[in-house]
Amino acid sequence: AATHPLWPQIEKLTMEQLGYAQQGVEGGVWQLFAEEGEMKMYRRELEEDGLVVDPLKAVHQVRGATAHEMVHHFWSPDVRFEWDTSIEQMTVLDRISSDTIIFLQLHKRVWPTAQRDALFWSHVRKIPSSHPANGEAYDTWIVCNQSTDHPDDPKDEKCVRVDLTVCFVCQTFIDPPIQEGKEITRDNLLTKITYCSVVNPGGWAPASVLRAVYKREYPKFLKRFTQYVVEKCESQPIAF
Ligand SMILES: O=S(=O)(CCO)c1ccc(-c2ccc(C3CCCC3)c([C@H]3C[C@H]3c3ccccn3)c2)cc1
Repeated sequence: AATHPLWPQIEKLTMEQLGYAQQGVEGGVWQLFAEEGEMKMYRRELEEDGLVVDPLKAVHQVRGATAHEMVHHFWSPDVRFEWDTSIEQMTVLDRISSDTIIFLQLHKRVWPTAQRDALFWSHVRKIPSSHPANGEAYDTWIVCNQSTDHPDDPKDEKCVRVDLTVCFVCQTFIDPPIQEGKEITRDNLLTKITYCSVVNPGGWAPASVLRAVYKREYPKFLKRFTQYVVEKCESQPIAF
């Protein structure tokens, strides 16, 4: 895949998004708009050509699954319909490598706006932890989703194409720190999650409607996804 024409963009954007996700939410730039337990959702109010493109940043922490398990289920086309209730159809247009897929997704219509679809590459990667694994902090994993073009794009004019950049960054900590010779159980896995998204709706959608949908859909989306992975993995051997 390192020879694929998209590779330089995939490499650059993935590392940029990693940096962006790891920036804190201090400084008054981010507005907390939803909070449920450990999950905090922030947004910045931003409009482009009169369209709401509010960047979103969610931070969450979950016990019972690893960063690798979270990120794998977020990326995998095989399980997408099991957790993502926002999509009606999903096609894999291309598998440009074992860790990069090109998706075409038809999203459920959000009344009164026209139906949306999204065509994006999705890249999953492990970021080895800089300091040697001190038995507490494990590797960081990231999925980056970025809108792109593709020759097999059906260009269905009934649909409005959204432009999206999404990253899903996870890191697992063993809590409490492992004692020598003791086995790690799923209850010791504390995974910190940062989810960032910028979705340009691509065509007319009233700001009030979009902001209401974001406020309702994003917290539901992230909560449902993380619970799905914890339940799916609870009886499986731990995959670090
Ligand atoms: O994290 S992913 O990459 C997972 C792969 O599916 C992702 C998540 C969400 C979207 C998406 C696409 C369209 C819309 C809008 C824009 C105008 C009308 C539909 C929204 C807004 C409405 C928000 C929303 C957030 C979460 C779930 C559903 N709805 C979100 C795309 C990709």
